[in-house]
Amino acid sequence: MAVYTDITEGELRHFLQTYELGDLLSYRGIAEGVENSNFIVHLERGEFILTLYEKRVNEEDLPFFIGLMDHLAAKGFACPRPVKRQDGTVIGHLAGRPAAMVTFLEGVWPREPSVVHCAEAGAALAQMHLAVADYEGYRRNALTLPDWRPLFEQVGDKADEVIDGLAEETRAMLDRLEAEWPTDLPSGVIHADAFPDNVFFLGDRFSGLIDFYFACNDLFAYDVAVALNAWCFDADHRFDRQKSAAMLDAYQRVRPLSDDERKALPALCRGAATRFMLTRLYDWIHTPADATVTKKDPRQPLAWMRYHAAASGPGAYGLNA
Ligand SMILES: Nc1ncnc2c1ncn2[C@@H]1O[C@H](COP(=O)(O)OP(=O)(O)OP(=O)(O)O)[C@@H](O)[C@H]1O
Ligand SMILES: N[C@@H](CCO)C(=O)O
Repeated sequence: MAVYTDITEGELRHFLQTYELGDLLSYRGIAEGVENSNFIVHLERGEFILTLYEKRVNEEDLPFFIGLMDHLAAKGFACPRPVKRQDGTVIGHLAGRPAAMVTFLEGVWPREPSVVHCAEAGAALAQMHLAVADYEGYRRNALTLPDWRPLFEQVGDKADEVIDGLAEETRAMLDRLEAEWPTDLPSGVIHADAFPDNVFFLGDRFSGLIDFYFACNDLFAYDVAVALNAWCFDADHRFDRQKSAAMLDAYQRVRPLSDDERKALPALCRGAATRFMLTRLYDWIHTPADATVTKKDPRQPLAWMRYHAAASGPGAYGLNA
C-alpha cells in the first residue's frame, strides 16, 4: 500500500477547510500505487482522491500535471479533474507534502487485460495524443535516455546482488540504446506510465486514464512502446502479438503511426523496458524497509527487455514490416 506519509484526521480536517466540499464523512489510505500517498476522501459533496506528492514529483512540476488534467478533461477526455480550493488554487500542503484533490473516476483497472482491453487502451492513448496538441505546458522527460545511465550508476554493481549478471547486461543495453535512439519523430505531451493500473474500465469499455505524474514532452511512439510493454506480456513474460496488434491497430485508427515511428518501435520498446527495469531496480535497493508499499519486481521488465533485444522489426509486434 502506498502511504508513505500518513495523515491525522485533525490535519485532514484543517486542510479541507480550504475547500468548499462540505464536511468530512470518512477517509482511508489507498492500498495501491508505488509513487505517491493516495487517500479516498468521502465528503458531503462526494468522493475525491487526495494525493500527497512524494519523492519523484517535484513541486514545480505540479502546475504542468494539474494543467494537463484540466486541459484533457475540458476536451472531453476521461480523466480526473483537479478540484479548486476557495482561493482558486489547486495545490496545497498537508503533513509537510504538496497535496491536491482530484475527482473520483468510476471504473476498475483490468487485473488480466484482454485483447479488447488492449485495443481500448491503445485508442485512449491515441485520443490523449491528439487532445494535447494545443496544451501549452512543457515538461522535459526526466526519465529518458540521458537519465538512464546516471540512474543505473546509483545502483551500480548492487544490480548483480538482485539478479546475477544484470550490471553487464544493463550496460550493454544502454550502449545499444545510446547508439540507436530515435529523436526525429512526432512528439508532444505523453502519459509515460500507461500501465493497466492507470487505465480504468467499466466492463470492457475504457472509462478513464489516471496518474499523470510522469507526463512529459517526448515521442508519442515512446508512449506506445511503454503501453506495449505494460499490456502485452503475460504472467510468464511471454509477449502476446494478438494483444499488441489489437493495441496498435486501435491506436492507428485514431492516430496513424508514420513509417519512421513503426520502424523505431523495437528500439523504443527496448528503451521503455529498460526505463522500468531501472526505476524498479533503484526502488528495490533504496526503498526503506518500513515503507508501506509493495515493491515492483525488476525481473518483469528485464524479461521485456530481453524480448525486445531479440526483436528484429515491427513484425515482432504484429505490425506489417
Ligand atoms: N481519480 C481517481 N479515481 C478513482 N480512483 C483513483 C483515482 N486516482 C487514483 N485512484 C486509485 O488510487 C490508486 C493509486 O493511484 P495512482 O496510480 O495515481 O498512484 P501512484 O502511487 O502514483 O501509482 P503508480 O504506481 O501507478 O505510479 C489507483 O490504482 C486507484 O485505485
Ligand atoms: N508503472 C511503474 C510504476 C510507477 O512508476 C512500474 O510498473 O514500474
